[in-house]
Amino acid sequence: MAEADRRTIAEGNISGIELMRAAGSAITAEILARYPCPLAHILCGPGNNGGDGYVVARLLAQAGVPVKIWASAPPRESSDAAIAAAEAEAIAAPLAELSVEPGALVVDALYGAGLSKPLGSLEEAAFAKLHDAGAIIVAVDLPSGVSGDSGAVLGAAPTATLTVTFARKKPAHLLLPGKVLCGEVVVADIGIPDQIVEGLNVACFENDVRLWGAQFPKAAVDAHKYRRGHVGVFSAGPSATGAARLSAMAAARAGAGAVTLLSPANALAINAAHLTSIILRRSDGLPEAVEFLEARKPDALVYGPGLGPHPETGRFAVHLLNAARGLVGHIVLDADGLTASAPFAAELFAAAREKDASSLVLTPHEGEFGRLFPAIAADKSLSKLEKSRKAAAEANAIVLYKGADTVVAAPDGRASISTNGTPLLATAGSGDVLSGIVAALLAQKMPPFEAASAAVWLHAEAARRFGPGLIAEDLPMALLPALRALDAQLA
Ligand SMILES: NC(=O)C1=CN([C@@H]2O[C@H](COP(=O)(O)OP(=O)(O)OC[C@H]3O[C@@H](n4cnc5c(N)ncnc54)[C@H](OP(=O)(O)O)[C@@H]3O)[C@@H](O)[C@H]2O)[C@@H](O)CC1
Ligand SMILES: Nc1ncnc2c1ncn2[C@@H]1O[C@H](COP(=O)(O)OP(=O)(O)O)[C@@H](O)[C@H]1O
Ligand SMILES: [K+]
Repeated sequence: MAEADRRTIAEGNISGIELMRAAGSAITAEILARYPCPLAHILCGPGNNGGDGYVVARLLAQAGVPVKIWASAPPRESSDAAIAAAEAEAIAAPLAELSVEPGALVVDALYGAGLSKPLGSLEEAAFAKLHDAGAIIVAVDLPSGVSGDSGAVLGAAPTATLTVTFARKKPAHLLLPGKVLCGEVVVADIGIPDQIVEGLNVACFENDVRLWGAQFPKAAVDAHKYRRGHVGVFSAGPSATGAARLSAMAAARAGAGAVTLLSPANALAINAAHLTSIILRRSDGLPEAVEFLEARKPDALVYGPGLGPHPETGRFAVHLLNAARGLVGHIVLDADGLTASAPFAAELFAAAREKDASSLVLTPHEGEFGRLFPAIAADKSLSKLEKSRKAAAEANAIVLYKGADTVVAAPDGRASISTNGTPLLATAGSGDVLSGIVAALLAQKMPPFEAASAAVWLHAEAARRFGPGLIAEDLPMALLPALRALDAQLA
């Protein structure tokens, strides 16, 4: 944003103080439209974030709202913020003396994009007073103390009701804990031209239909079941077959023309008892699996759900990746397939780099991520976004790092952050469903980064549309209204 800001000003589109006035005006409009304001408290820092606060103070006063300004430091000399403060014609009181009435409306314009160190006791004490007063907090750009790049809290940060940011969302608006601290996020247009933002070649996106809609599969008129995409899912033995069936059902509902469940002989009966349209095939070890790959050349495989975190599961994953070379387009490694591969990570990642290797999609939750990428996971300086990108580069794989703020990262640095997640998905087996959706989209020739991102979106959309009471068994069927809505949107 700093660069977008600089280019906008350099190209003579609009000056710095005009951008600041536009920012202040957008925030003021949101406040006046939403909240009754008998009085507003504006907390101002020394930089441009504070400058936006002084503009809000002036405009609210013009609208007849009494304002009190509390400053952590005076505006930097001869800055745009100093101009905005002079235009506000108001005396600021020291932040240390902050006092607000219960339920007060407070504008947090202490620090934004320029946060350069952790907040200290001054700000922490102020936030505690706001919390105790039950204040309605409107954050300018970000709740002060939240790092825009990572969503992490440096020292302290308030919980805002509303955050008004400019031009585009930043990672902190979507990554935890920032996502929660921001409250509702409104993106205001302050006159930064779209071409300037596009010219920055930003590689991080909100995960929504705009990102991958154009590549979402449509079945060709002359398609047949195998041409629509064939997914193979590996089942565990008799005590843990459900996970693979969830994945298989989801793959079928997500548009794979054919889904084969590869089952050990001793689990064939139980799988058969639960399956109708899914093809069942015996597969008791690598030779039988390879026979299937050679005979059917499936477009995508899911390996991991329910398989158990034994070393054999991990060794099999490496063998499978090697055996699949040239035969299978894509492999989704999930659940125990990830955990068990940890001791063989170097071999696995090397296999993913071989010529003609199947493209690999890894779908870890936080625990699995930590096992497969221990050094990256332990690096506290990295955000979830950066961790996902590093892992994708190391593994030469798409990394779909799950959670309430799911990140999908590609080895080339592209990343998407989920925006439609819902805690309804926090139910056993929902991850197995997700791996099936990813595989189905891959099998239908959607490019891997887009397929993984679209799967995350559809999975959450299905859960939202189904609503409370959702369990993993419901999810494959719940994809239908989500798919129908997507279809209408893409038409
Ligand atoms: N992008 C855009 O298009 C537009 C952006 N705009 C606005 O500009 C904001 C960015 O402004 P900014 O760069 O001046 O940084 P900002 O957040 O005010 O902080 C810098 C000051 O705070 C200080 N400081 C930092 N951390 C501190 C701490 N923990 N404890 C104490 N002090 C600390 C820091 O001190 P220093 O690091 O110099 O020691 C410096 O003095 C952006 O968020 C948006 O609101 C709009 O005006 C319109 C267009
Ligand atoms: N609080 C939450 N908000 C949004 N999504 C969530 C939340 N908790 C879990 N999820 C999603 O639910 C799924 C759970 O997957 P996983 O942990 O692998 O479950 P399982 O192993 O039981 O299938 C993931 O897609 C994850 O992103
Ligand atoms: K702020």
